[in-house]
Amino acid sequence: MTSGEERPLVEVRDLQKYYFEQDTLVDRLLGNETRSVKAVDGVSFDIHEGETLGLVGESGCGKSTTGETVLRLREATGGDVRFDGESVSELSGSDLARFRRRAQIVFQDPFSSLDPRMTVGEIIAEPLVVHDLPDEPVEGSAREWRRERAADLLERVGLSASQLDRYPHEFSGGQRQRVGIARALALDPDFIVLDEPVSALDVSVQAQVLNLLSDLQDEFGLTYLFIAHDLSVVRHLCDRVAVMYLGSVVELGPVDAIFESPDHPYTQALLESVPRASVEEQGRYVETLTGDVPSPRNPPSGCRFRTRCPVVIPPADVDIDQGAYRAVMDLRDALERGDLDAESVWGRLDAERGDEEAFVESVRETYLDGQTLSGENERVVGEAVAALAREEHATATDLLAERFASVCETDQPTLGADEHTAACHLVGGEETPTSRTDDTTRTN
Ligand SMILES: Nc1ncnc2c1ncn2[C@@H]1O[C@H](COP(=O)(O)OP(=O)(O)OP(=O)(O)O)[C@@H](O)[C@H]1O
Repeated sequence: MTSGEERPLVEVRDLQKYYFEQDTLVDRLLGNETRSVKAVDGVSFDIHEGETLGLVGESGCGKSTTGETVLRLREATGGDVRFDGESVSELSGSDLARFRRRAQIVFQDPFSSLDPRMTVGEIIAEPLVVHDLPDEPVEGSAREWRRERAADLLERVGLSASQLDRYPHEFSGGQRQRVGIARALALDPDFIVLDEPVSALDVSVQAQVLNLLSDLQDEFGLTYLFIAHDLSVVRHLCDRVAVMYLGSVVELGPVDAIFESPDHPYTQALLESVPRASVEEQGRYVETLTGDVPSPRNPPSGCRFRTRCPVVIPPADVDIDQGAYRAVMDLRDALERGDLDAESVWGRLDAERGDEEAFVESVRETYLDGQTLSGENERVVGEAVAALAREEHATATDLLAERFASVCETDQPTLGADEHTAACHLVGGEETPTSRTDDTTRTN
């Protein structure tokens, strides 16, 4: 299905889509600073003709924005999308109309995406009306032609032409999604963005709709960008998978490689989060991927996954157990983001203000509970927290950064050119998990 040599049908390069908040005239008058939400921040991938590329990641990581920006339903902030060799952002007039015919979308929610006041026949025929089709003389009226086309499409998606005059509320969720798919097919497209097409459906219906999408792909030679947060639905339909985290693609590769030998710690965690069939394994769902995705308003420096990563790389000369390092990094993060400050700790302490020991103990309990630090690591953390107790916030932050700063926060890892590639300092580079505890390790 995949052709490595031909030019890809879709080429996405360094795509950016920022939303701007507090950007109204009133905000300007009030002096509110405009904030950017970096929903998509430097995404690149290709999709070859006839191929399905899966785009996966947790809610809010920018999947829908990517899909909609690729289709130019949203204007890109930066980067480039080429469709069949042409830059989509530069299209206008009849070229843009042609692109809009060739590239379609199926939305997640079959309940809100279909107009309840229109019959399914009208819904499916609507794109034909918008694009003024038929564009050649036909037998009978244009309206009849469109109605026949809608009837034919209904049959192709497994419904009956006799249902043409029914309204969306008369259909089940799965049937409505079939109507949404028929509408997307109306203009005979080459490329469809499937934005979580089965997420809102009962599990029993999901497989049927996925099978339909697969059959239609073969029948019409379609190319898909398949967006999903659930990896288990991706495996059967996709040829390759791009894993997205907080606006960036962190791993890209053939579907089997992604599932069988995921390289990025985020992909590994996502796969671990796929609910397990066996009862003994179900507990793993809870252990992986703790914490929320950070806000794209203020993404972490370096590797964006570092604030949740279970294998952050300590400086080569610092010997520290990963659990303890994770805890220290969380402490630093809380300090740097202002979630941890002297005032609030003193406020909730029973001890007298000025009792530095009690302060340090309280912060330790909150952030380092159960973790063992020793030697220099212990000393630096103690000194930094004591500085915080004296309201020397900057000193505390600097002390910790000086000892514990990770390459994961200073350098943003990038994807390589290989077929299977991950944007992680632990992959393919000079850094390996073992390089952290070599002979040059600073003793603690
Ligand atoms: N119009 C908007 N204005 C400001 N921020 C937005 C807007 N639309 C989306 N965002 C933000 O952009 C980020 C990416 O959203 P997006 O919907 O693309 O993610 P997603 O991965 O598709 O998530 P979901 O699966 O929940 O749809 C989120 O943080 C979201 O809150």
